[in-house]
Amino acid sequence: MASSLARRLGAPVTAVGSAHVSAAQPSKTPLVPPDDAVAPVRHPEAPAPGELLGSHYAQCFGCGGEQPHGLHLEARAGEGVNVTAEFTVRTAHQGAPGLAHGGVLATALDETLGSLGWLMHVIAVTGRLETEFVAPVPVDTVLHLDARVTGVHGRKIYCSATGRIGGPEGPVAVRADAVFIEVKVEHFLDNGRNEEIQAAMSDPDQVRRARAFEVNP
Ligand SMILES: CCCCCCCC(=O)SCCNC(=O)CCNC(=O)[C@H](O)C(C)(C)COP(=O)(O)OP(=O)(O)OC[C@H]1O[C@@H](n2cnc3c(N)ncnc32)[C@H](O)[C@@H]1OP(=O)(O)O
Repeated sequence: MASSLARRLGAPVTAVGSAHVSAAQPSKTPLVPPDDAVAPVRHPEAPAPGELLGSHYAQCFGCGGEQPHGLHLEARAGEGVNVTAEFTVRTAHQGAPGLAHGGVLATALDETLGSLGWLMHVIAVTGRLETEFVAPVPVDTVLHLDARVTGVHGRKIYCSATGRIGGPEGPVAVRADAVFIEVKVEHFLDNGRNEEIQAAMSDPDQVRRARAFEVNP
């Protein structure tokens, strides 16, 4: 890690030309699993159904307990490769007066989908996330989210989520389909800012959480 960080920190700043969007751009990965995708497998040591998953990083805007304006989203393991989660919309999350910001709602969906990795013991990051905003979500609403993996194809994890107002059977407010891409822990070590990486690495709880994801049978 140190060498890759040093390389990154020592790298000259190179100008990045503005991307020329043309027909040569690769087409986007579809959001539905291809025909040869396989069903997701629940890891034998996945948290028991109903168990709180906890935060993967205390500073995470989605689930971290140390972010005063974060979502403090709490996710629980489902019986399959699925999770449920709750997020209370606070005043800090407004877009329009008294209503949740769409980007914040997308974050809640993203975070819930991201927590599916706990059930497969896989580290994955969002590659594509498509959200549908079905109804406005007022401040103080408890948004009930559920997310599930719909298929796995190589490193690609296809998943979908729904957010409902007021309860698990409440009216649908938001939906998302996403493709997450499996990565190694080096993804974070190589790309994260040195300061936060060093702080995380010196926190035994953080290292334990990262390792829990790394072990695959
Ligand atoms: C620990 C859990 C944290 C959870 C927090 C909540 C979730 C988040 O918000 S994560 C943060 C947001 N996401 C990111 O920052 C990711 C930024 N992107 C990247 O780092 C890279 O583009 C990354 C890692 C996704 C893919 O790069 P790389 O490993 O080089 O992929 P690559 O080898 O080119 O492609 C692998 C496969 O994935 C597909 N793929 C790659 N990128 C994407 C993408 N953006 N969308 C869809 N599919 C993609 C490729 O088509 C390829 O598919 P196939 O095997 O069929 O050919």
